[in-house]
Amino acid sequence: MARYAGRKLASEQVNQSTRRISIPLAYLANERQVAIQAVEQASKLCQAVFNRLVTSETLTKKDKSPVTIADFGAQAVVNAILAEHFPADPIVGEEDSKDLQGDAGKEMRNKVVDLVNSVGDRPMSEAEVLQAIDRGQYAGGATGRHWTLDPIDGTKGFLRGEQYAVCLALIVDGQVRLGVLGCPNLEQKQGSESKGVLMVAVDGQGAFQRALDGGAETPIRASSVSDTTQAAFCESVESGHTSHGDSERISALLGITKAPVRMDSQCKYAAVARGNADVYLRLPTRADYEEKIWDHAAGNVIVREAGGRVGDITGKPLDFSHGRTLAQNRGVVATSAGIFDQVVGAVQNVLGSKAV
Ligand SMILES: Nc1ncnc2c1ncn2[C@@H]1O[C@H](COP(=O)(O)OS(=O)(=O)O)[C@@H](OP(=O)(O)O)[C@H]1O
Ligand SMILES: [Mg+2]
Ligand SMILES: [Mg+2]
Ligand SMILES: [Mg+2]
Repeated sequence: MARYAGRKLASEQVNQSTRRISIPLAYLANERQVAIQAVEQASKLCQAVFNRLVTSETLTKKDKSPVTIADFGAQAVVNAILAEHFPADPIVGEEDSKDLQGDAGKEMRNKVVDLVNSVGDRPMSEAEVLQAIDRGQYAGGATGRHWTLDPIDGTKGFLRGEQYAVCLALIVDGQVRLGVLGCPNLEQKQGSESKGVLMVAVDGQGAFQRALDGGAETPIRASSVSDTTQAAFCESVESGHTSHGDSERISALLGITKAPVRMDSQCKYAAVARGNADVYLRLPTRADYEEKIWDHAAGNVIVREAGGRVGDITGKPLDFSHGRTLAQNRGVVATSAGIFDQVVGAVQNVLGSKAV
C-alpha cells in the first residue's frame, strides 16, 4: 500500500453501513479502461485520416499535412476523454495548438475540428478542441500523477502506410504504472493477414493484447532466448533516430545473424513484448538529443510486464521523473530479460566513451 501512497485500494475500503469489505478492485482499473477507450478512439481517427487524406499525390509531394491533422485530432480526442474522467490529472502531450492559431492556422484548424467531430461521441466546438490539445502542455516531473501522450508515434511510418502507434501512459511519482499502445497496422499475430492490435499493461498485472476493434485480451510474454546468436533485433527505420552503423557492429559482436527488422514507432516495444523480436536498440545519433517521455513510457511498462527489461545504453532504467524528456538517460535498450546484460555489454563495448 505504501507504494501507492494517497490512494486507498478498494480492498481496504469498508462499507460502514454493512461493515462488509467491498470487492477488491484492481489497481488503476478505471484508468486502464478509460485509457483503452481513448486510444481506441484516437486510433480510429488516425485510420480515418489515412483512408481519406493520404493519397499517392500527398506522398509524391511529401505533403505532411495529413499526419499533422491526425496528430492534432488524436491529441484532442484523447485529452478530452481524460479531462472528462480525470479532470485533475495533467497531461504531457507531444503537440500544442500554436500552429492552429490565428489566420495562418485557420485552414488546418477547420480540418482538425471537422475531423474530431466526425469520429467523436459528442460534438466539440473549435475552442474546446484547441483547449483539449493544450491540456498537453504539462511540464511533467517526479511527484503526483500525470499522463503522457504521443498521439501518433512514427509519423513517417503513418505516411508510408506502415507502422505507427497511439501511445498513452500514466506516470505516478515518476514511475510508469499504466501503458496502452494502439497499433492500427500491426499484424494481430506475426504473419497473419488481420491487422490492428491494442496492447495494455498495468504495473504488477502483466501485459495483454487484443484486436484493436475489440475481443478478448490474451497475455503476452517476451521471448525466453538466452543465446544472443539466436536473437532477432529491431530498430527505427529512420537513420536520424538511431545509428544503424553502431547497431550493425553490436549485432556482429553478439553473433546475431538475422537481419534487423526496421519499423517505426513504439511497435518496436510491442514486438519485443510479444516475442516477435528479442532486442530493440535505439542508439544516439546526436550528443544533444534527449529522448521524449511520450516516445517510451507506454512501451516501457508493456515490455517490463511482459517479462522483458528496458534501460538506456548504459543499462540504467529509464527515468521518467525529469520532466518532458528522459534527461538522465541516453538511447534505449529493450530486450527479453535473459540477454539484457549481454546486450548492454556489447553496446558499451561498441559505443565506448560515447556510451557514458
Ligand atoms: N534525433 C533523434 N533521435 C531519436 N529520436 C528522435 C530524434 N528526432 C526525433 N525523434 C523521435 O523519434 C520518434 C519516431 O521514432 P521511431 O523509432 O518511432 O520511428 S522511426 O525513427 O521513424 O523509424 C519521433 O516520434 P514522432 O514525432 O511521434 O513520430 C520523434 O519524437
Ligand atoms: Mg513519437
Ligand atoms: Mg508523435
Ligand atoms: Mg513528432
